[in-house]
Amino acid sequence: MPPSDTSALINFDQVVKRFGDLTVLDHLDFSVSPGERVTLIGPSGSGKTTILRLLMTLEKVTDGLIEVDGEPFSHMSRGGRLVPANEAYLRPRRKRIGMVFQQFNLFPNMTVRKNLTEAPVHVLGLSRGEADARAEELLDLVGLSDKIDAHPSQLSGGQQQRVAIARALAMRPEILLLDEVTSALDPELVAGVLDVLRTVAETTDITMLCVTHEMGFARDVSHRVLMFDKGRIAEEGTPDEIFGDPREDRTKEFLRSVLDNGH
Ligand SMILES: Nc1ncnc2c1ncn2[C@@H]1O[C@H](COP(=O)(O)OP(=O)(O)OP(=O)(O)O)[C@@H](O)[C@H]1O
Repeated sequence: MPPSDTSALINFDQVVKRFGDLTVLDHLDFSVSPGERVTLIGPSGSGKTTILRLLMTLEKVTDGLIEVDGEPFSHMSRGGRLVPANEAYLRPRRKRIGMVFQQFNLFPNMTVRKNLTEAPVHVLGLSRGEADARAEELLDLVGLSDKIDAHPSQLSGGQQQRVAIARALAMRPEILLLDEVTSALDPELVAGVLDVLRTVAETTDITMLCVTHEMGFARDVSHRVLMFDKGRIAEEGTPDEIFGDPREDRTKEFLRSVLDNGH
């Protein structure tokens, strides 16, 4: 096994994920540096969402190892051996990672304020005052200060997604995972959400791993783009390299298909 990259915040080392007979990730190696913003692109079914779900511990690796900050994440050490991580091991480590999903998943019966403050109070142990101040600051960042007492049903999809971004940031994660966060939105609401994410990228040093079909956005915010195909990285490079001068036919074909769909 090659030595892991000790400066990496996230390291995938020969990660395999299978669902039954289907191999979704096939001995995948990649790492992400602290503060780096990486976009994952590739055809449907190539394993991009599975990578994010593994980091959210919504799935377990079949084989290989995921490390976060030089420490096993998918596994833990037991009697000098690495064994699959259990819930007690994962609970404190999971807090370092926030995720925004395609569906906004806000708590429908809570106000925006409550959506943003419940987990910081109950999981991080912040006082109500601290959590409120943080919520107000984040709503300002996403341009929704006037909606603090609204319920999700009173907001547009784009506004709900901006609250979902603020809610993820309220937990002060070091890593933010974004899974096609604009795919469920009406076209006229997409730009507002992407603008908020551009601001987050510009004003924080949060590490971002982003699955998106919004190639303009990927080009603007990413430091590096990974093109996936069949559970492996087919090509990687800077946005200029991948979008401006892709080497692999698979990448060219994929980018053509996405552009044909208007992204
Ligand atoms: N829980 C599961 N059980 C069985 N198969 C699954 C499960 N989750 C994902 N898969 C399969 O794994 C493959 C990879 O899925 P994944 O969602 O990671 O792909 P993706 O690259 O994100 O695709 P998309 O762009 O369509 O979201 C797909 O074939 C999917 O059907």
